Amino acid sequence: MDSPLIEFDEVSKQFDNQLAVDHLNLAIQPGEFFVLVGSSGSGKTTTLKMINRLVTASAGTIRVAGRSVEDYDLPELRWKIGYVLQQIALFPTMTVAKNVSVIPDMQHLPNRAVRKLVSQLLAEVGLNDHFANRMPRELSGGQQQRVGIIRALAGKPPILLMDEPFSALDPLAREALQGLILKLHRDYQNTVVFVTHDMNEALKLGDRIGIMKNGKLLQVGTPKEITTNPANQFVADFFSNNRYSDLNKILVSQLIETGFMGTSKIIGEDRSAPAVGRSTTLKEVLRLLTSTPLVRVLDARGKSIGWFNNEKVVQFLSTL
Ligand SMILES: Nc1ncnc2c1ncn2[C@@H]1O[C@H](COP(=O)(O)OP(=O)(O)OP(=O)(O)O)[C@@H](O)[C@H]1O
Repeated sequence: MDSPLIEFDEVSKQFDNQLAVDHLNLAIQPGEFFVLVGSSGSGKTTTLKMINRLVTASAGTIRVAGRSVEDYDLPELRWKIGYVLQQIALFPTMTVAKNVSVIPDMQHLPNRAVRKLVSQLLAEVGLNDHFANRMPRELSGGQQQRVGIIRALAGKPPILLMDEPFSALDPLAREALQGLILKLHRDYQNTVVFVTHDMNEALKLGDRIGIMKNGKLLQVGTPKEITTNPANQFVADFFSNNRYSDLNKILVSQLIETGFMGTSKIIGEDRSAPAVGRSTTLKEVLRLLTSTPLVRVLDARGKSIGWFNNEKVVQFLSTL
């Protein structure tokens, strides 16, 4: 395995009377999309801000690319790390193009290259060149957030920190931007640390998810590990608040009707995969998927009608 890009080693943060982060140990690998999830006040934002030194740890060490963040020169550290917030403070008196160019300009990229980069980045997030000369107040919330994201990406930082970036958006804009950030993550192969209080969002986006409570990490795992094996009652309850209360009550037929069964014949041909029927529970499907990559779905006559893999099931869970 690669060495971690971001490491927390016994990290704590004490604010006056409040222990916001409590002996945190965590290693995030290069290229990973890591989601920190937890209820309000659990310490997610503080954890994120310690990575780019917006908050200084009271104890322990945070390493980026093997070096303690304390040993970096601050601009050098911040250039490695893009940062996107819920309220995307775009500079209100600067055009969209100027907002996006802030870091490339600081990096002394030639003007022509900056213009090309801005145009390319705008296109990536579905905004044409006319947007380049608009002012932030002339954009919708979703468009502003798109500009906030490409502004953070413009310096090509290997790490992107995102703090509830979509929580102020309506559900449609939110879904579009979730898809977009996954695509950009694939294209740029950057490492993303994403904070949310929404478990559905975490399941949809994360390669791995860390669940926080009272400054502690309660569980770290893939969406599948967390859904099938909640580490304790709090994690289980966190799911139930997000309507995962009873996976025994959800049947395969519901996944079929909502379009989450795979139908590609090539994949479904694997006869060695275990089979389920329309009335099998989702809990059972998840249990099978812990030891096999594929589960076949048979109709009442035993004819194969489709399949599930982890991706399909997690996509379904993220819609609940
Ligand atoms: N600058 C500060 N001074 C004092 N206490 C703080 C400060 N920042 C955060 N805290 C406290 O630390 C705890 C963790 O806060 P943090 O913002 O990290 O939580 P969070 O999980 O991100 O919450 P939310 O989802 O509401 O943003 C909270 O109790 C908060 O009140």
